[in-house]
Amino acid sequence: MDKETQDKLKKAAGIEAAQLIRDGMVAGLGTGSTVKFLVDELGRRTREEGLKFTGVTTSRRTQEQAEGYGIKIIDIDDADHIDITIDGADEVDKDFNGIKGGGAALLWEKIVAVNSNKIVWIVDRSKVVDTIGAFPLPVEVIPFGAGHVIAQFKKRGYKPVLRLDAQGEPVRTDEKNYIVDLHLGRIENPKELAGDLITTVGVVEHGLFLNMVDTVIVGDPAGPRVMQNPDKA
Ligand SMILES: O=C(CO)[C@H](O)[C@H](O)COP(=O)(O)O
Repeated sequence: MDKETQDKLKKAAGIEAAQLIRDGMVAGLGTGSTVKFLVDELGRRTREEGLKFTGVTTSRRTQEQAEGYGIKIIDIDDADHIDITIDGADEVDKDFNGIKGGGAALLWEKIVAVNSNKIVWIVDRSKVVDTIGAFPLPVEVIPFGAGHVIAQFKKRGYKPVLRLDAQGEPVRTDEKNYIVDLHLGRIENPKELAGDLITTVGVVEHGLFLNMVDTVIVGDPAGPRVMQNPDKA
């Protein structure tokens, strides 16, 4: 799929999802190019329709964008609940297992997600896959001793690559950690892998979001379609 088509589908999914936000809600706002379209639409609704809701953001980037539209953003610890979180994803399979963290925001995204009453993902149709893992799995790692964590991953056959920015420096997350991308190809047993990663000392969090999402809105050329997680119905 070319980038122009993909962006169109991302935008359509973002606009569709923006309809889920209503006056008075506390809404988690994810990170990434698809969420950017969502926030643009929420900004439009705020200005043109007088929509009034409170946001909890999963990255400084999203916070800046939302505040630029006059959307009220609060700290997650000042939110006594989050009604709904809308976020993007890098891959999702039919069992509603997904990979996130392409935008290096997976830690805050997971913290916001687990504290939300409902989780909605917005993706273009290229992200719906049979088996996750073609997209390199992001893992957030503490900089101290990161070389040893990477060496362990190598031994386990995870094909780790430290994510670098355009200047060749390690990408830093909003928590100043590193991102190590695991080039796995296919993840046959995501639960086992998640357990292995989270028990590795030095790992803060990983981008496997397993059966957490309630609803996926998929941007499709025929129009956005909804995949409802039967486990969350
Ligand atoms: O997990 C994420 C950021 O950490 C994003 O939601 C994910 O990478 C999808 O991004 P995009 O909408 O740009 O394709």
